[in-house]
Amino acid sequence: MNGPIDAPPSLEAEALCWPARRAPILRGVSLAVRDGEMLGLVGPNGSGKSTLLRLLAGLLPPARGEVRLLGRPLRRTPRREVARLVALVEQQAETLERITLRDAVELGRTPWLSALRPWGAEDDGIVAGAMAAVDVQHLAARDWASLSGGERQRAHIARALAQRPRILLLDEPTNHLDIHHQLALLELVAALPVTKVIALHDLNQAMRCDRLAVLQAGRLIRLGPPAEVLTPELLRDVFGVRAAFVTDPEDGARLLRFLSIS
Ligand SMILES: Nc1ncnc2c1ncn2[C@@H]1O[C@H](COP(=O)(O)OP(=O)(O)OP(=O)(O)O)[C@@H](O)[C@H]1O
Repeated sequence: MNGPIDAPPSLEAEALCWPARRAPILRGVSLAVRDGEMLGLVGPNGSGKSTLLRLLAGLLPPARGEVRLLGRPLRRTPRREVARLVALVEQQAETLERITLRDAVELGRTPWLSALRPWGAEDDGIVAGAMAAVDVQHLAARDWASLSGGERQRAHIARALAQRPRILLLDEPTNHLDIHHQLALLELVAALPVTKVIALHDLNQAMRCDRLAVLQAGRLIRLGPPAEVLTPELLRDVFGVRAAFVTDPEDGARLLRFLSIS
């Protein structure tokens, strides 16, 4: 879903740098995420996708550059407001011991609660809806420690949905999921009326995004519609694979077929 062309960007990165002892992890990344779009982040292992998501979520302060949230510098936006606007589902999310799956999902409501606005029936409904959206409602009473990797991943996504953010940042959300739940999750995320930034390794899944940003060694090297970005030349130069597009005779969809490493 593309936002109106003249809508202000939901989230902007300007010349973001993040250092590490050996080599910089992000080197001057600038991009503007359009209101309502699904922006895919792709790139080889270690290219900086997770680090960029953490900077965009405000979990890491940039060494140089700036993140702007709805036009305002993130570093000057109160944490509680950031928590209401932005949800991040990380790749290796923390393990929460001795709580149930429902408890974990309920944490998503925290930014909205206060002494004047205690937990209520509306929150129960939002949590139930979030669990149903990722098919974990039948596991609500289960201890976190007893859940499988894919069930935990879906529960983390339910927690983010319960947060009701305007911007959803997802780091390889289909990791650990079986193919049914991968497709269900991508469909769910694509249909959400919020701005999405999603790091993905599966480039055929990435084709579903409105635009793709390609990171290579900490630099943003391409940004645009998937069909324009994922060319055989780029796949060779950035990912080191030979690939060709094939067309599904059933519906005319274009799919990437990986031929060999180059
Ligand atoms: N705190 C840190 N200190 C030093 N190096 C780090 C730190 N965090 C990340 N790195 C390194 O920075 C690089 C980028 O990491 P990042 O996790 O952002 O990449 P990624 O594109 O998400 O990778 P992947 O596809 O493997 O998940 C990697 O080489 C990683 O080892």
